[in-house]
Amino acid sequence: MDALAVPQNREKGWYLSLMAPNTKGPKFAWLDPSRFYCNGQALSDCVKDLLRPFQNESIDLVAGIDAMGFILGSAVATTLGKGFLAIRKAGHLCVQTQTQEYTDYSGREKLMEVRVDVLRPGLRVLIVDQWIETGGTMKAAIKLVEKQGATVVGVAAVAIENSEGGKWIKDNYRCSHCIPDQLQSQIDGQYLESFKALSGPTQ
Ligand SMILES: O=P(O)(O)OC[C@H]1O[C@H](OP(=O)(O)OP(=O)(O)O)[C@H](O)[C@@H]1O
Ligand SMILES: Nc1ncnc2[nH]cnc12
Repeated sequence: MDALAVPQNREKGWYLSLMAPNTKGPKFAWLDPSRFYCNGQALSDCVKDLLRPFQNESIDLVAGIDAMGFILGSAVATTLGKGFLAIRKAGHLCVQTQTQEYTDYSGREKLMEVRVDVLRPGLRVLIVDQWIETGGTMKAAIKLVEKQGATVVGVAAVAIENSEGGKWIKDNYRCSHCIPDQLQSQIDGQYLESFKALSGPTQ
């Protein structure tokens, strides 16, 4: 499907079929959700889907995880009329930070960090990322926010896989994602039927 096309009937999660499969091998994530961010209607519908479970929640600040979580996170923040806090991969911020080690889907040990001059007890934070696979990245971000005394109101991502870590996050935090029930098994199996319809420039 043309990345910029908008169907007449926009069914729940319609834009997920715009996501492109990994064609580069095991060093990379199994798909690239960010293709649908190129479609303005898709991005806008995704942000609405992510915010729906939080309609009655008070949110002071949106935090997004480096790097692709910055895109959805800032779109969510702008839609809410709230500010955006960057949770960064370590080594970039030139101000005092708190760090957290973690391991993600690649199996590699990593470090993330957040500035220490914004979060405080009582602040209600929604954490946004592109995807939750093992949950290692999101758990580290949750720890960083909570270590500074702020409250994690919830967690939002395009998808939350039913890995051990993904399930732990769903069991312990209010979560939003964009995956219709009937698609979750494909997400957990890390293969989407919609990949078959993609051809040409995306392959
Ligand atoms: O649940 P996990 O197994 O921890 O994996 C999820 C993380 O991995 C991906 O980002 P990645 O580190 O690939 O970086 P990117 O955002 O720069 O693409 C994804 O957007 C999450 O941040
Ligand atoms: N951005 C991403 N897309 C797909 N699978 C992932 N696993 C971890 N990050 C991912």
